[in-house]
Amino acid sequence: MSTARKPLFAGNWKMNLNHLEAIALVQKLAFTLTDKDFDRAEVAVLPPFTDLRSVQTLVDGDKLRIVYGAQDLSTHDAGAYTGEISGAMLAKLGCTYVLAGHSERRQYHGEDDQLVNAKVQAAYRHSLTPILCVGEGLPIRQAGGHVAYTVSQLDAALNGVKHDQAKSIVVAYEPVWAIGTGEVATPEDAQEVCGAIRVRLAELYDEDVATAVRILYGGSVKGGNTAGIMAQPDIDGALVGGASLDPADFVKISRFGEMSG
Ligand SMILES: O=C(CO)COP(=O)(O)O
Repeated sequence: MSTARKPLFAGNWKMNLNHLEAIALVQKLAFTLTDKDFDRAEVAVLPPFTDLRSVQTLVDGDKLRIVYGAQDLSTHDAGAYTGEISGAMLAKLGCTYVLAGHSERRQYHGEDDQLVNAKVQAAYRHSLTPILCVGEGLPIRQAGGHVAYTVSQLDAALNGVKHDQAKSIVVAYEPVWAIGTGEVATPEDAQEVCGAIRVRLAELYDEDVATAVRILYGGSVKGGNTAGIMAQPDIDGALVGGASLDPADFVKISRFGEMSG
């Protein structure tokens, strides 16, 4: 972590919690997190689409400092695309962030680099900040190709993205073998790839972009392993799956793994 960038802890709820459960979880987080916590780090939740309106009403009504976003968006802005949700709709719901290219979308919905690039562009068209997810599967890691593979995903996703847009992107390095498996990457393993992502951003754009972009680690992050991850120079926060459904653990993660704020 560098003091130049505000850390971001984002909870990807995946397909969990209905809108009533969403309200209860956000209320619990809001009750525990203090202004000091929000001054130190940005805390975001990424609920299912059906929860977003309820979360918006709660956040606006109680003037909460928690921000929120969606887990996916359409490459299209409107039209005959049954079942899709546009960036315009998410913007209207007050979303700050939207995931693009989560490994579960790539794996179960056949999203390739070109589609992920189109989703990143769609997010920018509606002033949403993309959280671009990249990361290798186990065979690539075992063959030693993890840095090259992840950097090539980054290259493809940023195709046509302009300097000022790139400056605001969030990149999440999520090695597929560490997602939901309890198998967390060592802080050094995570740093190796996150550092390479930052070097690549400087090559693709310039130092200005490389210094500004927040790079998160994701994959079995818990309160107990956050401090080691956050001690790495190129890791600026975490994208949290399972542990983000547990308010006490997500608060601990948001406090860099410390118990109290
Ligand atoms: O996919 C993830 C977040 O997007 C990580 O999930 P887990 O934290 O459950 O491993």
